[in-house]
Amino acid sequence: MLMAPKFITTTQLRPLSCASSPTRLVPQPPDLIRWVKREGGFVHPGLRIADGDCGLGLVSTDQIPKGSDLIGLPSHVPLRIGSVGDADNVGGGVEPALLGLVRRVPEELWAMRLGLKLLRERAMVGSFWWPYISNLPETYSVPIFFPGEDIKNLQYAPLLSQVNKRCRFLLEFEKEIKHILQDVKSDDHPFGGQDVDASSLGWAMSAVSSRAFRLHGDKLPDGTKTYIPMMLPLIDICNHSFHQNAEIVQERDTQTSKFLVVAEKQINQNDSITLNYGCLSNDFFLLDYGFVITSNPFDCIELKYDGGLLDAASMAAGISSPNFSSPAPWQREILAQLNLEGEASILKVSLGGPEVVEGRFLAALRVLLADDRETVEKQNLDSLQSISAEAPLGIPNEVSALRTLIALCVIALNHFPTKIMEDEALLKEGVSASTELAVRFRMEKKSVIIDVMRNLSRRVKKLAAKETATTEC
Ligand SMILES: C[S@@+](CC[C@H](N)C(=O)[O-])C[C@H]1O[C@@H](n2cnc3c(N)ncnc32)[C@H](O)[C@@H]1O
Repeated sequence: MLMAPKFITTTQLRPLSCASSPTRLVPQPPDLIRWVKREGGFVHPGLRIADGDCGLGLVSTDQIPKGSDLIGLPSHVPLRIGSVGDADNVGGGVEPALLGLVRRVPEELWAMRLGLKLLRERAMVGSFWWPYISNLPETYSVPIFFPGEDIKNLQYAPLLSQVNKRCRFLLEFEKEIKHILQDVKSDDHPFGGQDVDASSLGWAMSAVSSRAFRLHGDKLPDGTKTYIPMMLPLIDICNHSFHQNAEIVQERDTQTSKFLVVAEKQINQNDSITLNYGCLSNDFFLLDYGFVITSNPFDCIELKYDGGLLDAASMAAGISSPNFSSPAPWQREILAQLNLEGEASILKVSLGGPEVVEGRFLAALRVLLADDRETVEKQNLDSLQSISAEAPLGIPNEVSALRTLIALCVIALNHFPTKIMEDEALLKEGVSASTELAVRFRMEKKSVIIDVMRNLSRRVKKLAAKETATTEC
């Protein structure tokens, strides 16, 4: 758990500490639409910023036809870390000291890299981006800021481990930054001599993870595409929907508008302008954006592939002598091809989402429940991994695999310390915002498991009926 940011304030520098407004960094920030237009950007006249259920959002005051340009940002407006020179960004000269810090952040925490730049601009009086930064929320509902009790309330080990990893990183990075910057003169100091602690780093990382877009950068000499995280002022006021009505188009050839938001469908009066942040599980939505989506079709649960656990699940499902923990050599070969055995193995498997059962996992179950190699070798690995390839190794094999999975779901469900009904009762009592988020997150995970069980049970019933019909014929 991290605390709200606290910084030393000097007269020359804009304080990094929280302003009095409970929501934005300053109580009355500049008009973002006016600023974007002043900088040469385009904003459709039928748009306004409005407060709603998801915080601020962009709302249409008029009917807007499909294909219309909604927002256009010139290339100097996005906040990003450019290539080493960073000369193409107005006010974006990243000092060597800041770049040195950026390079210390692991690639997977890209939001922290850009977060350092954001912190630098937040500290700097006269920053070109101040009209934008002053409009940013002062707090974020991501779990690194949850009280310890609510981190436990998530009840889901993979997310707990991610939250702890981020908190640990921020605490370590605070020490590292303090050590590196202790002798740096105020003129060369990336934060103008201000102290930066884990909480302010967490604020910056969350501001970026919840608002930045990863857009195309230059192609590398070998042809691979690069993605550059950028904060896109005003565009990032658009909230998320899987049924979005707008999309970001990156214009690479014109000099005036490099980043466009275009209406993907007709937008009616009072509609919110929405973008799709990605087909993500609730783990990512909560960790990076601080919200949870009810009945998220992309939510899933993560399990560790474990022969002993699968034997237990299989026996609970009434399958006699399963051999998940002692596969035959030919079965081991297939497990290695599925990356479930051997040095390069990846033992994380998932249930839920559009796939229902991760292909590698399903294939492993089918193969380990098959009695003979010949039947398995008649199938290719793709069909063994596909749930829509109905019973590729025969109905009894498929029923055993699905029943094992259902039993595994029961085990996973029993692993949660509370039941959905208890969670619902807790929410009815009225709890803090972070407890509510944690409880809703774990309820969604349990619903994913229940949905998978229902889906698999339907398949078992269908197969059983098919088998009966074949026997009767
Ligand atoms: C890119 S910002 C969008 C603007 C933001 N609402 C604001 O007030 O500045 C992303 C944040 O908006 C909120 N948000 C966006 N879409 C949401 C949704 N579908 N449900 C709940 N919160 C959402 C979350 O707080 C998220 O971190």
